[in-house]
Amino acid sequence: MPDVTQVPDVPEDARARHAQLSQELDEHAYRYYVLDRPSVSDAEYDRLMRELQALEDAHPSLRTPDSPTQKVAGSYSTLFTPVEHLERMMSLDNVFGDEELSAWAQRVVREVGEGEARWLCELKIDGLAVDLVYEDGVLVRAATRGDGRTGEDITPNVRSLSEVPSRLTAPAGGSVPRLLEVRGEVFFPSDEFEGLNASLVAQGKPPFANPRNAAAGSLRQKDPRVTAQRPLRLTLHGLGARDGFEPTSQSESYAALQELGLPVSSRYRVVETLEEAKAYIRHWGEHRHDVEHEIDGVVVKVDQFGLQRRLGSTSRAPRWAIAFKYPPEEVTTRLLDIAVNVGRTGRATPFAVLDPVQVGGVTVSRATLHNEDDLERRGVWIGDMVVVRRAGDVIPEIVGRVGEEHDQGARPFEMPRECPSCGIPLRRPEGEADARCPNTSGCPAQNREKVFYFAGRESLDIDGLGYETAKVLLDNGRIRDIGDVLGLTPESFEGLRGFGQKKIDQILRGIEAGKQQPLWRLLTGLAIRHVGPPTAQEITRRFRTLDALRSASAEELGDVEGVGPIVAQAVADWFADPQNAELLDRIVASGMRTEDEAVEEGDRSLEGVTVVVTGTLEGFSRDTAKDAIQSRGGKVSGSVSKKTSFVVVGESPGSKHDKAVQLKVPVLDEAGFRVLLEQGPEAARAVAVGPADAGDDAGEAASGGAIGASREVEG
Ligand SMILES: NC(=O)c1ccc[n+]([C@@H]2O[C@H](COP(=O)([O-])OP(=O)(O)OC[C@H]3O[C@@H](n4cnc5c(N)ncnc54)[C@H](O)[C@@H]3O)[C@@H](O)[C@H]2O)c1
Ligand SMILES: [Zn+2]
Repeated sequence: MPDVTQVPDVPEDARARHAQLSQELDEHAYRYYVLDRPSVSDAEYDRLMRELQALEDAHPSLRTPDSPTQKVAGSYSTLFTPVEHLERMMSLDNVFGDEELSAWAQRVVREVGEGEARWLCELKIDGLAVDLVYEDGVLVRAATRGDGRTGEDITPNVRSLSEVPSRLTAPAGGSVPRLLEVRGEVFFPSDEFEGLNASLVAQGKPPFANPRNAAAGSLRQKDPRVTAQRPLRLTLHGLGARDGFEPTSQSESYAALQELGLPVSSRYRVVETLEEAKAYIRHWGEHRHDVEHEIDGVVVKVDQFGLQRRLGSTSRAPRWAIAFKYPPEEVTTRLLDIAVNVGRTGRATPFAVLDPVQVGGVTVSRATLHNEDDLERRGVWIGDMVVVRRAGDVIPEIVGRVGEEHDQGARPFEMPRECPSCGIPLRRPEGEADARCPNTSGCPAQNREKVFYFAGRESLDIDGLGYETAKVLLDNGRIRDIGDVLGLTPESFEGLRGFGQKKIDQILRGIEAGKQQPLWRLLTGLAIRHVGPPTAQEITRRFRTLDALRSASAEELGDVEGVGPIVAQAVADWFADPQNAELLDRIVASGMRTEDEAVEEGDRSLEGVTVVVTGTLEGFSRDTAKDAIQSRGGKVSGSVSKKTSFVVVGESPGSKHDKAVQLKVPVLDEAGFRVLLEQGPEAARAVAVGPADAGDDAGEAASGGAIGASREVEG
């Protein structure tokens, strides 16, 4: 232990760094809270804050009361009238892993005694904190958090939220409190976010970077009528001053608030052990995208108010609560270059080449950029530092540029005039956002993408024939286009490097299986614009043979449910093109099956079997999956119970999948589902992923492992 009298002065460089970090953090907070226009990702902000904390841990004399580590970040704008909160609004301290969480819990237990605290776990909503004051049951004021003491008066704006009652409902046999100050989070529903941005862009306004900014920007409007048009929601998670409102715990208070007609979440849990809290955190970490709002973590609180009082607060945050932060879904990195990719229908899309960075649990080095206009709107140049976002399984995208200015040496991107693959001038039809390579049969890039797609999971699902194989076969002239794929023979691979006998056998077996695929898979594989698996299924349900399909008019195609005139025309045009006809003839000559068997009359293989389908399947729409089950005598149900025979899970399965694991109902991925349809329940049970061993690992293995990660296309 150093002698206090001998504490050395803080070295100059530490002092300077401290000053710089403090200033940067204050600036970021201003842009974030007051302007609703942050210029760095939250993860970057958190990183700077941690660095500041570490500096202060090493040199405690730097920890002054006005340090960003010691105060509630935020401020208030002159656009609104400042108002004092009746009781201070706090921030939350953060932990970033189980160990840090345990350390926090140990400090709590040391203070309140072993086994005393119950833990209330709830989602940490990524929105905007607000404070509402009700006097005698009437909403008299609503404000932002501001700096925790003083916020901005946004009463008319908050009033316009449909979930905010202007009067409280008296509980059964009681009356409303004389005074009630409540705190909560205003959020922008995730599934409305894209729509808002699209309409902003259509009006020539800049889009919001993420739903949190959309919430803040929509609520903090000078004109409350603008706020009223936005689908903002509110969930309460705390109390301030009160008189005549006496619950004894956080969870009791939520029940009481609900009785008064106020919006609270039903997702919170009160648990006895920290292990249970960790399970809650794990669960929502895997399901963060199943929630109607963004969450950036879980908040764990000591439930009992008596204990909360005993634990008290620091100048910044309560000691009785902690935010467990999930890995960030937005990070900052450098945009090294922008290249152009030509897709199977000729669409030319720019994509970002990034300095590799960890986000959402994976390393990302590429991101989509949609199209030229979008890039311009986001104000991103090659060489800029950018914010990259990857939420769930969504393809990573660039949200915007970091900072006000372009970085030195940065230069704007220009869409090439010619196709980067074949050199033919790109075309961008009037009114369309995308440029296209018109060279549909001769463009190497289009051909490669087409072959890859033809053999891919959505189409003929040819095992072993992936992107690299497609490229090698095309580059070496072993195939010209998709018309030659099914005609591959052992000789086709002669002299090619990297093709051992095993690999060749695998591909040829894959091709034989591919020839037996149903018609909709062939139709999908032709890569006709606008025709994905669901549309292909609808069409082939009507036209059950390739011949019928080839001679269908646009009008007849347009009669199919879910097929509009544009799609119908695209299909008819494709089949009318003589080049395509020749290509299709080659496919047929190679032995492709061209008729769908009607499900055999009297197939009752799923008699007595109840199936729940959840998540998105690639090869089935909801209706076709249902049809397939019912036509075999099976039952389709909407919820999982002990009586469920199988749960079929696609992408983003949600809570039904958890329930299946819990009840030990066999879980099938899409391939397993096909086994069920084609070979019956016995065979399906053999390939089911669940029921695995009970416990958390089962859920994890199921959602991250075998399921979803369907068969590898490239061997
Ligand atoms: N990108 C930027 O420039 C920038 C700048 C400043 C702040 N930020 C972000 O804001 C964070 C700091 O902001 P902060 O001080 O508000 O801390 P915080 O967001 O980490 O946590 C405190 C807030 O969480 C909210 N919250 C959500 N759900 C809650 C629940 N169930 N119970 C209790 N509270 C809940 C409350 O409104 C509370 O004020 C940073 O970690 C960063 O993510 C970013
Ligand atoms: Zn081209």
